Amino acid sequence: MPPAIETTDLVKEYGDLRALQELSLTVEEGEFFGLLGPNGAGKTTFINTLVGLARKTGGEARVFGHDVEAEYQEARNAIGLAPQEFNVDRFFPIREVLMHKAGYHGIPEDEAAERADEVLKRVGIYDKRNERFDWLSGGMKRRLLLARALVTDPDLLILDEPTAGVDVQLRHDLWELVTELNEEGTTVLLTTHYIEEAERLCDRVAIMNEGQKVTVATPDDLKTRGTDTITVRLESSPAVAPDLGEYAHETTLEDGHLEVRVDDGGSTAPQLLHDLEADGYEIADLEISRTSLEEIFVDLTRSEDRTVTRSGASETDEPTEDETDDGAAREQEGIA
Ligand SMILES: Nc1ncnc2c1ncn2[C@@H]1O[C@H](COP(=O)(O)OP(=O)(O)OP(=O)(O)O)[C@@H](O)[C@H]1O
Repeated sequence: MPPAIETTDLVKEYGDLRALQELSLTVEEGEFFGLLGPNGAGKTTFINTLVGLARKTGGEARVFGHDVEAEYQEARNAIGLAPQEFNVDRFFPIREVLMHKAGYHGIPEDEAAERADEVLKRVGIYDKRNERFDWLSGGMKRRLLLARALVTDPDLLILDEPTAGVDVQLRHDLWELVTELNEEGTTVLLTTHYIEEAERLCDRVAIMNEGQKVTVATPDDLKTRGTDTITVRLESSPAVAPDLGEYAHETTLEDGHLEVRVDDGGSTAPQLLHDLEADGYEIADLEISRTSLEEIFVDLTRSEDRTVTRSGASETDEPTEDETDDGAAREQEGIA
Protein backbone atom coordinates (compact mmCIF):
# COMPACT_ATOMS: atom_id res chain seq x y z
CA MET A 1 0.00 0.00 0.00
CA PRO A 2 1.41 3.43 -0.91
CA PRO A 3 1.73 6.04 1.86
CA ALA A 4 -1.43 7.90 2.88
CA ILE A 5 0.25 11.18 1.98
CA GLU A 6 3.44 11.65 0.04
CA THR A 7 4.66 15.04 -1.11
CA THR A 8 7.92 15.77 -2.88
CA ASP A 9 9.31 19.30 -3.14
CA LEU A 10 5.80 20.71 -2.88
CA VAL A 11 5.64 24.43 -3.63
CA LYS A 12 2.66 26.76 -3.31
CA GLU A 13 2.95 30.39 -4.18
CA TYR A 14 0.24 32.98 -3.71
CA GLY A 15 1.44 35.68 -6.06
CA ASP A 16 4.92 36.46 -4.77
CA LEU A 17 4.37 34.78 -1.40
CA ARG A 18 5.84 31.29 -1.02
CA ALA A 19 3.49 29.58 1.42
CA LEU A 20 5.06 26.12 0.86
CA GLN A 21 8.72 25.84 0.05
CA GLU A 22 9.82 22.47 -1.39
CA LEU A 23 7.98 20.54 1.28
CA SER A 24 8.63 16.77 1.24
CA LEU A 25 6.59 14.81 3.72
CA THR A 26 5.40 11.21 4.04
CA VAL A 27 2.56 10.03 6.25
CA GLU A 28 2.27 6.26 6.38
CA GLU A 29 -1.05 4.45 6.23
CA GLY A 30 -2.54 4.06 9.70
CA GLU A 31 -0.43 6.78 11.31
CA PHE A 32 -1.71 9.51 13.60
CA PHE A 33 0.36 12.38 12.27
CA GLY A 34 0.58 15.91 13.66
CA LEU A 35 1.41 19.05 11.73
CA LEU A 36 2.64 21.80 14.03
CA GLY A 37 3.81 25.29 13.29
CA PRO A 38 3.18 28.90 14.23
CA ASN A 39 0.50 30.99 12.54
CA GLY A 40 1.18 31.34 8.85
CA ALA A 41 3.57 28.36 8.72
CA GLY A 42 1.64 26.87 5.79
CA LYS A 43 -0.31 24.07 7.50
CA THR A 44 -3.69 24.94 6.00
CA THR A 45 -2.09 25.59 2.61
CA PHE A 46 -0.57 22.10 2.75
CA ILE A 47 -4.00 20.62 3.47
CA ASN A 48 -5.64 22.74 0.78
CA THR A 49 -3.26 21.43 -1.89
CA LEU A 50 -4.10 17.86 -0.85
CA VAL A 51 -7.87 18.33 -1.07
CA GLY A 52 -7.88 20.42 -4.24
CA LEU A 53 -8.72 23.77 -2.64
CA ALA A 54 -5.38 25.20 -3.76
CA ARG A 55 -3.48 24.38 -6.91
CA LYS A 56 0.17 23.55 -6.28
CA THR A 57 2.81 25.67 -7.99
CA GLY A 58 5.40 22.90 -8.14
CA GLY A 59 6.43 19.48 -6.84
CA GLU A 60 4.26 16.42 -6.33
CA ALA A 61 1.50 15.42 -3.93
CA ARG A 62 -0.14 11.99 -3.73
CA VAL A 63 -2.83 10.55 -1.50
CA PHE A 64 -2.74 6.75 -1.31
CA GLY A 65 -0.71 6.87 -4.51
CA HIS A 66 -3.17 9.12 -6.40
CA ASP A 67 -1.86 12.41 -7.74
CA VAL A 68 -4.00 15.08 -6.08
CA GLU A 69 -4.53 16.92 -9.37
CA ALA A 70 -4.28 14.33 -12.18
CA GLU A 71 -6.36 11.84 -10.16
CA TYR A 72 -8.32 14.37 -8.16
CA GLN A 73 -11.48 12.34 -7.63
CA GLU A 74 -9.70 9.19 -6.39
CA ALA A 75 -7.49 11.21 -4.06
CA ARG A 76 -10.37 13.38 -2.81
CA ASN A 77 -12.72 10.44 -2.22
CA ALA A 78 -10.16 8.94 0.18
CA ILE A 79 -10.11 12.09 2.33
CA GLY A 80 -12.49 13.34 4.99
CA LEU A 81 -11.71 16.95 5.86
CA ALA A 82 -12.80 18.84 8.96
CA PRO A 83 -11.58 22.34 8.11
CA GLN A 84 -10.71 25.15 10.44
CA GLU A 85 -13.42 27.41 9.13
CA PHE A 86 -17.15 26.73 9.34
CA ASN A 87 -17.91 26.35 5.62
CA VAL A 88 -21.28 24.67 5.90
CA ASP A 89 -24.42 25.42 3.93
CA ARG A 90 -26.56 27.26 6.45
CA PHE A 91 -29.95 26.77 4.83
CA PHE A 92 -30.41 23.01 5.11
CA PRO A 93 -31.02 20.81 8.14
CA ILE A 94 -27.66 19.32 9.10
CA ARG A 95 -28.75 15.77 8.27
CA GLU A 96 -29.35 16.93 4.69
CA VAL A 97 -25.98 18.68 4.63
CA LEU A 98 -24.37 15.33 5.40
CA MET A 99 -26.49 13.52 2.80
CA HIS A 100 -25.49 16.08 0.13
CA LYS A 101 -21.86 15.56 1.02
CA ALA A 102 -22.17 11.77 0.72
CA GLY A 103 -24.09 12.15 -2.56
CA TYR A 104 -21.37 14.40 -3.95
CA HIS A 105 -18.93 11.55 -3.38
CA GLY A 106 -21.17 9.10 -5.27
CA ILE A 107 -22.93 7.42 -2.35
CA PRO A 108 -26.57 6.43 -3.19
CA GLU A 109 -29.34 8.24 -1.29
CA ASP A 110 -30.48 5.39 0.98
CA GLU A 111 -26.97 4.64 2.08
CA ALA A 112 -26.23 8.38 2.46
CA ALA A 113 -29.19 8.71 4.85
CA GLU A 114 -27.99 5.76 6.90
CA ARG A 115 -24.49 7.09 7.06
CA ALA A 116 -25.67 10.58 8.00
CA ASP A 117 -27.60 9.14 10.98
CA GLU A 118 -24.70 6.95 11.97
CA VAL A 119 -22.12 9.75 12.05
CA LEU A 120 -24.50 12.18 13.77
CA LYS A 121 -24.90 9.58 16.52
CA ARG A 122 -21.19 8.99 16.64
CA VAL A 123 -20.34 12.67 17.20
CA GLY A 124 -23.26 13.07 19.62
CA ILE A 125 -25.61 15.51 17.81
CA TYR A 126 -28.22 13.12 16.38
CA ASP A 127 -30.97 14.91 18.30
CA LYS A 128 -30.11 18.09 16.37
CA ARG A 129 -30.39 16.38 12.96
CA ASN A 130 -33.29 18.54 11.73
CA GLU A 131 -31.79 21.85 12.82
CA ARG A 132 -29.91 24.27 10.64
CA PHE A 133 -26.20 24.88 11.07
CA ASP A 134 -26.69 28.44 12.34
CA TRP A 135 -28.79 27.19 15.23
CA LEU A 136 -26.03 24.97 16.62
CA SER A 137 -23.67 26.03 19.40
CA GLY A 138 -19.97 26.49 18.58
CA GLY A 139 -19.08 23.07 19.98
CA MET A 140 -21.89 21.39 18.02
CA LYS A 141 -20.65 23.08 14.85
CA ARG A 142 -17.22 21.49 15.43
CA ARG A 143 -18.90 18.12 15.92
CA LEU A 144 -20.82 18.60 12.69
CA LEU A 145 -17.62 19.34 10.74
CA LEU A 146 -16.23 16.07 12.04
CA ALA A 147 -19.45 14.24 11.12
CA ARG A 148 -19.26 15.69 7.60
CA ALA A 149 -15.64 14.51 7.31
CA LEU A 150 -16.69 11.02 8.41
CA VAL A 151 -19.82 10.58 6.31
CA THR A 152 -17.84 9.23 3.34
CA ASP A 153 -16.03 6.73 5.60
CA PRO A 154 -12.61 8.12 4.59
CA ASP A 155 -9.30 6.28 4.79
CA LEU A 156 -7.57 9.57 5.57
CA LEU A 157 -9.10 11.98 8.06
CA ILE A 158 -7.68 15.50 8.00
CA LEU A 159 -8.45 17.68 10.99
CA ASP A 160 -7.42 21.32 10.78
CA GLU A 161 -7.36 22.60 14.36
CA PRO A 162 -10.43 20.63 15.39
CA THR A 163 -10.34 21.75 19.00
CA ALA A 164 -9.78 25.47 18.46
CA GLY A 165 -12.08 27.31 20.84
CA VAL A 166 -13.90 24.27 22.21
CA ASP A 167 -14.43 23.53 25.89
CA VAL A 168 -12.44 20.94 27.81
CA GLN A 169 -15.21 18.33 27.74
CA LEU A 170 -15.62 18.48 23.98
CA ARG A 171 -11.87 18.49 23.47
CA HIS A 172 -11.63 15.24 25.41
CA ASP A 173 -14.63 13.76 23.53
CA LEU A 174 -13.02 14.62 20.20
CA TRP A 175 -9.67 13.16 21.28
CA GLU A 176 -11.39 9.94 22.28
CA LEU A 177 -13.31 9.72 19.03
CA VAL A 178 -10.34 10.34 16.72
CA THR A 179 -8.20 7.91 18.72
CA GLU A 180 -10.90 5.27 18.21
CA LEU A 181 -11.06 6.02 14.48
CA ASN A 182 -7.29 5.74 14.22
CA GLU A 183 -7.35 2.44 16.08
CA GLU A 184 -9.95 1.22 13.60
CA GLY A 185 -7.42 1.92 10.81
CA THR A 186 -8.12 5.50 9.68
CA THR A 187 -5.00 7.52 8.99
CA VAL A 188 -5.22 10.90 10.75
CA LEU A 189 -3.50 14.17 9.86
CA LEU A 190 -4.04 16.74 12.59
CA THR A 191 -2.94 20.35 12.74
CA THR A 192 -3.02 21.95 16.11
CA HIS A 193 -1.66 24.78 18.22
CA TYR A 194 -2.05 22.72 21.37
CA ILE A 195 1.26 20.98 21.95
CA GLU A 196 -0.36 18.79 24.59
CA GLU A 197 -2.79 17.56 21.95
CA ALA A 198 0.03 16.54 19.61
CA GLU A 199 1.97 14.92 22.44
CA ARG A 200 -1.02 12.94 23.57
CA LEU A 201 -2.36 11.79 20.21
CA CYS A 202 0.32 11.69 17.55
CA ASP A 203 2.69 8.88 16.59
CA ARG A 204 4.87 11.44 14.77
CA VAL A 205 4.80 15.16 14.29
CA ALA A 206 6.21 17.43 11.61
CA ILE A 207 7.17 20.89 12.70
CA MET A 208 6.78 23.49 9.97
CA ASN A 209 7.95 27.05 9.83
CA GLU A 210 7.64 29.56 7.00
CA GLY A 211 6.46 26.92 4.53
CA GLN A 212 9.34 24.55 5.26
CA LYS A 213 9.70 21.34 7.21
CA VAL A 214 11.87 21.93 10.26
CA THR A 215 11.82 18.39 11.57
CA VAL A 216 9.80 15.16 11.74
CA ALA A 217 9.98 13.07 14.91
CA THR A 218 8.00 11.26 17.56
CA PRO A 219 6.94 13.52 20.45
CA ASP A 220 9.28 11.53 22.74
CA ASP A 221 12.24 12.00 20.41
CA LEU A 222 11.55 15.70 20.23
CA LYS A 223 11.60 15.98 23.98
CA THR A 224 15.05 14.42 24.18
CA ARG A 225 16.32 17.27 21.99
CA GLY A 226 15.83 19.78 24.78
CA THR A 227 18.13 20.38 27.72
CA ASP A 228 17.36 19.68 31.38
CA THR A 229 17.79 22.01 34.31
CA ILE A 230 19.10 20.74 37.66
CA THR A 231 18.22 23.10 40.49
CA VAL A 232 20.25 22.63 43.66
CA ARG A 233 19.43 24.41 46.92
CA LEU A 234 22.63 24.97 48.88
CA GLU A 235 22.69 25.20 52.69
CA SER A 236 24.75 28.37 52.53
CA SER A 237 24.85 30.42 49.38
CA PRO A 238 28.27 31.21 47.92
CA ALA A 239 29.01 34.68 46.54
CA VAL A 240 29.55 33.43 43.00
CA ALA A 241 28.39 30.35 41.08
CA PRO A 242 30.84 27.44 41.36
CA ASP A 243 32.96 26.48 38.40
CA LEU A 244 31.69 23.14 37.12
CA GLY A 245 32.74 20.65 34.44
CA GLU A 246 31.96 20.77 30.72
CA TYR A 247 28.62 19.05 31.29
CA ALA A 248 27.26 22.37 32.62
CA HIS A 249 26.16 24.43 29.63
CA GLU A 250 25.08 27.31 31.81
CA THR A 251 25.23 27.91 35.55
CA THR A 252 23.31 30.60 37.41
CA LEU A 253 23.02 31.36 41.10
CA GLU A 254 20.10 33.15 42.70
CA ASP A 255 19.02 33.26 46.36
CA GLY A 256 21.03 30.15 47.26
CA HIS A 257 19.55 28.22 44.31
CA LEU A 258 22.02 26.99 41.78
CA GLU A 259 20.58 26.26 38.35
CA VAL A 260 22.65 24.13 36.02
CA ARG A 261 21.60 23.45 32.44
CA VAL A 262 22.72 20.03 31.21
CA ASP A 263 21.87 17.60 28.37
CA ASP A 264 20.49 14.83 30.53
CA GLY A 265 19.56 15.63 34.12
CA GLY A 266 19.16 12.04 35.29
CA SER A 267 22.63 10.88 34.33
CA THR A 268 24.41 14.16 35.18
CA ALA A 269 22.96 14.75 38.67
CA PRO A 270 25.27 12.25 40.52
CA GLN A 271 28.37 13.86 38.93
CA LEU A 272 27.12 17.33 39.83
CA LEU A 273 26.45 16.33 43.46
CA HIS A 274 29.87 14.72 43.68
CA ASP A 275 31.60 17.85 42.30
CA LEU A 276 29.72 20.21 44.61
CA GLU A 277 30.43 18.10 47.70
CA ALA A 278 34.09 17.80 46.72
CA ASP A 279 34.21 21.61 46.67
CA GLY A 280 32.73 21.74 50.19
CA TYR A 281 29.14 22.74 49.37
CA GLU A 282 26.32 21.30 51.47
CA ILE A 283 23.28 20.34 49.47
CA ALA A 284 19.79 20.86 50.95
CA ASP A 285 17.65 19.86 48.00
CA LEU A 286 17.81 18.90 44.29
CA GLU A 287 15.25 18.98 41.50
CA ILE A 288 15.48 18.07 37.82
CA SER A 289 13.18 19.66 35.26
CA ARG A 290 12.89 18.65 31.65
CA THR A 291 12.35 21.06 28.77
CA SER A 292 8.74 20.85 27.72
CA LEU A 293 7.73 20.04 24.18
CA GLU A 294 6.31 23.53 24.04
CA GLU A 295 9.70 25.10 24.77
CA ILE A 296 11.35 22.89 22.14
CA PHE A 297 8.68 23.87 19.63
CA VAL A 298 9.23 27.57 20.33
CA ASP A 299 12.99 27.08 19.96
CA LEU A 300 12.66 25.24 16.66
CA THR A 301 10.34 27.80 15.14
CA ARG A 302 11.94 30.90 16.60
CA SER A 303 12.41 33.41 13.86
CA GLU A 304 13.71 36.93 13.95
CA ASP A 305 11.50 37.85 11.06
CA ARG A 306 8.11 36.16 11.33
CA THR A 307 6.97 37.21 7.88
CA VAL A 308 6.72 34.47 5.29
CA THR A 309 9.48 34.47 2.68
CA ARG A 310 8.52 36.33 -0.42
CA SER A 311 10.03 35.31 -3.72
CA GLY A 312 9.66 38.71 -5.37
CA ALA A 313 9.94 42.32 -4.34
CA SER A 314 6.46 43.63 -5.04
CA GLU A 315 3.70 43.37 -2.47
CA THR A 316 0.15 43.63 -3.66
CA ASP A 317 -3.24 43.12 -2.14
CA GLU A 318 -4.76 42.17 -5.48
CA PRO A 319 -6.14 38.62 -5.30
CA THR A 320 -4.25 36.20 -7.50
CA GLU A 321 -5.90 33.87 -9.96
CA ASP A 322 -5.36 31.08 -7.44
CA GLU A 323 -7.04 32.92 -4.63
CA THR A 324 -10.14 33.46 -6.71
CA ASP A 325 -10.18 29.78 -7.64
CA ASP A 326 -9.65 28.77 -4.05
CA GLY A 327 -12.63 30.83 -2.96
CA ALA A 328 -14.88 29.15 -5.49
CA ALA A 329 -13.57 25.73 -4.54
CA ARG A 330 -14.08 26.43 -0.85
CA GLU A 331 -17.67 27.33 -1.51
CA GLN A 332 -18.07 24.09 -3.40
CA GLU A 333 -16.53 22.20 -0.51
CA GLY A 334 -19.04 23.82 1.82
CA ILE A 335 -22.03 22.90 -0.29
CA ALA A 336 -20.79 19.43 -1.18
N1 LIG B 1 -5.70 32.20 -0.51
C1 LIG B 1 -4.58 32.83 -0.11
N2 LIG B 1 -4.13 33.90 -0.78
C2 LIG B 1 -2.98 34.53 -0.41
N3 LIG B 1 -2.22 34.17 0.62
C3 LIG B 1 -2.62 33.11 1.33
C4 LIG B 1 -3.81 32.39 1.01
N4 LIG B 1 -3.95 31.37 1.91
C5 LIG B 1 -2.89 31.45 2.74
N5 LIG B 1 -2.08 32.50 2.40
C6 LIG B 1 -0.82 32.89 3.08
O1 LIG B 1 0.03 31.75 3.10
C7 LIG B 1 0.73 31.70 4.35
C8 LIG B 1 0.44 30.37 5.02
O2 LIG B 1 -0.89 30.41 5.50
P1 LIG B 1 -1.62 29.14 6.12
O3 LIG B 1 -3.05 29.51 6.35
O4 LIG B 1 -1.33 27.96 5.30
O5 LIG B 1 -0.84 29.02 7.51
P2 LIG B 1 -1.19 28.11 8.79
O6 LIG B 1 0.06 27.44 9.18
O7 LIG B 1 -2.36 27.26 8.49
O8 LIG B 1 -1.57 29.24 9.83
P3 LIG B 1 -2.61 29.22 11.09
O9 LIG B 1 -1.96 28.41 12.15
O10 LIG B 1 -2.68 30.67 11.44
O11 LIG B 1 -3.91 28.65 10.58
C9 LIG B 1 0.28 32.91 5.15
O12 LIG B 1 1.23 33.93 4.97
C10 LIG B 1 -1.05 33.28 4.52
O13 LIG B 1 -1.29 34.64 4.64
